[in-house]
Amino acid sequence: MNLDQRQNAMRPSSFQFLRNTHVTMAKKNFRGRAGKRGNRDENKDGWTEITRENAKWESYYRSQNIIPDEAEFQDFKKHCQETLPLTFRITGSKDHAEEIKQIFKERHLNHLQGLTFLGEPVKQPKPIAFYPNELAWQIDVSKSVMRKDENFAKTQRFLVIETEAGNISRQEAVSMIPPLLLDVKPEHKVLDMCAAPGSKTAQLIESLHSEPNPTGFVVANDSDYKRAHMLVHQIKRLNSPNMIVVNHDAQFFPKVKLHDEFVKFDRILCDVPCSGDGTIRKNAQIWNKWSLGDGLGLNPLQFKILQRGIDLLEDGGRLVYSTCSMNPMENESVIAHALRKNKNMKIVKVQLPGLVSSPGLTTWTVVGKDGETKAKGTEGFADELYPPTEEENKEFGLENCIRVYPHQQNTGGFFITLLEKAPKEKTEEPAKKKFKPTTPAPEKKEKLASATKDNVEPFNFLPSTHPDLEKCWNFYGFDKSDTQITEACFVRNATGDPSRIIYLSTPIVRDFLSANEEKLKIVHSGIRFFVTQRTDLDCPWRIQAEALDIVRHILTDSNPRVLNIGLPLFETFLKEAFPKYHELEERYPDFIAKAKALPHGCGFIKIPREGHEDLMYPIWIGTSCINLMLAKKETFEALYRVFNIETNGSDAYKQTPNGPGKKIQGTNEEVAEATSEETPAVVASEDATPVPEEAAAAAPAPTEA
Ligand SMILES: C[S@@+](CC[C@H](N)C(=O)[O-])C[C@H]1O[C@@H](n2cnc3c(N)ncnc32)[C@H](O)[C@@H]1O
Repeated sequence: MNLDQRQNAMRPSSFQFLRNTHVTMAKKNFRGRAGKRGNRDENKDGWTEITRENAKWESYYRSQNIIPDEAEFQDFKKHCQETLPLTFRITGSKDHAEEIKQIFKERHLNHLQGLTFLGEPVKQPKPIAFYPNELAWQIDVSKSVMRKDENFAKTQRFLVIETEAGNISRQEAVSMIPPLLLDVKPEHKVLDMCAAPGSKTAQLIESLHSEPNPTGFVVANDSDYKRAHMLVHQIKRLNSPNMIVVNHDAQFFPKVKLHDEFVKFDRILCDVPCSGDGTIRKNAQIWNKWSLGDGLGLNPLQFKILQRGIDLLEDGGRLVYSTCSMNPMENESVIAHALRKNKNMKIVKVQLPGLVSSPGLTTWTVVGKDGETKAKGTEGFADELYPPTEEENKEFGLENCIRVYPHQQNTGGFFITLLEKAPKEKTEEPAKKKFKPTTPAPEKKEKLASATKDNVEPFNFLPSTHPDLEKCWNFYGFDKSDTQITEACFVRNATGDPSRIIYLSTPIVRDFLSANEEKLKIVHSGIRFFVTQRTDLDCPWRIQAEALDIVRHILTDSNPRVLNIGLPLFETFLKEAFPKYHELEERYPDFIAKAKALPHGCGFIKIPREGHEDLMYPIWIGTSCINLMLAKKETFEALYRVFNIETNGSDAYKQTPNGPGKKIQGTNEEVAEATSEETPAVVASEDATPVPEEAAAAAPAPTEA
């Protein structure tokens, strides 16, 4: 008997038996009405026992006939009662993602075949069929197997390391569907209306970056300020200068401008707030919380968000409406209402290869909180809630909505509809320009964006001729006509002078920010480009690792600040904090000679590899030593990926002259060099909230040791 069969054998055949066996433990954080229903209990430790059963939920979905076949309904219910498998997605550029996939297959998958746990065979991870190029995987084993079987524990550690480095995203399989259907291209203007915590936003941004230097952008919005910051934390890992995080009620998302025209978005995601019963496998409390009023209550908000999305959609543009609910009141009812109101919208019939799904419902009953079916015309129940007439549905085609149920491919439940706006009619003249040529950054320092709402510091763009930027262009060998970079630098302080951090945006994002400074509550935009901590060098500004992908094209072999090295020296840099020139000179004389000949400051090492993309990292070239400027988690990741060396959080970070893990001692310069990339006080606080530059500068700087 395998694990599944054993679980199945334990599965109840009667309701009474269910109440006793489908019990899960959840921390007591829910104060709902469930207690009254008597299927909740609390033990002494403050944990809540949740019975994975809810008679109203079951009878509601039976009455809606979502799954007409009884045996299939039983299978559906059985899956809803089971915990969800672990799923993840490999992120990043094509080459990079392929490398991570190969590592997963060679170092993990191969070791997870034919395993047994407590004498039972264990399921092998498998690629998610509907996700392209085997870049998403499902691990279908329980937490105890994950923890106690060393092979799985090793895989778990790999997932943690790669997730922290931004190479892997733990995401529910069904949640990956909406961005796939939106098919975002690098030139698209994209709006994610309800974006936090941001797993789908991350996918949208990745699609935008499917080619270098995309000209489009992603605006990610959430009405909850704290959740908007979670979103920042999640998508910062992607190092995209093409995104903007804002904080608005999506029902009233402001009309925004770009190049003197109102912006219409090419792609919009409306992943609206919902009752979430499709996540019941993950959030067991929903068994207790679920009520008949949930869907009815959410329907008007969901419709208003969708309507605002439709208003903001470009002619011919596409919008995905999605929920993690299976309730027609939150799904087909909202779509039917929108189609009645917006004759220029239609459902696009689409099927993701490999995805097993069911058609949308074309009819449903409206059930009141009292459990009674409410006929159309009943007071308090708007006509818009009701299903379309047969005639209407010939036009709407609600069956082309997509329903995904837990039993179909062992996932959560989800609802997705791809909508398209009619293209602009040919008679309408003149045709609207997509984008005007980008206006250059101001000649003089000029305050472009001053969104000082909610303590958010202004975005002050710098002219490309600013003396600090000129220093950087010359020192690093930037082409000044590369306006995608040189015209898109900004600082975030009221004075508009670079003092500690210069951020990088893109020209179109700059124009968008500056045109909407009064209207938008901007939470975050841009990536850290240059950071300074010293003033006595030719160029005190060092390039941040997070900007490397964007400036890679200038870091060619002919750039004097790029030093080619081999794997053994790279390993040394990963393991040792600030090795001295004389310690390396004997083994790497050419490298040391080149490094010593360079003006001190930031440089780059390039590590060519056969069969994989070249590696590139920033280094600090000092008077007596060289240091790799890489954060701890990225150092661990590189050690693992390139050298198959496993490290964990408790290991000494780097070997220093004083031994592993000891406090670094040395001259001020050495300490500065050794710690130059790790400015945790600053980085951590910026992760949590976008700290104004002054606050960041006020944080204890490692250079002031
Ligand atoms: C289903 S979650 C979105 C999940 C997200 N798309 C993802 O993939 O990570 C719904 C989000 O909508 C937000 N929200 C709720 N009401 C909203 C409103 N009126 N306007 C904008 N966002 C709203 C919630 O804070 C929540 O983060």
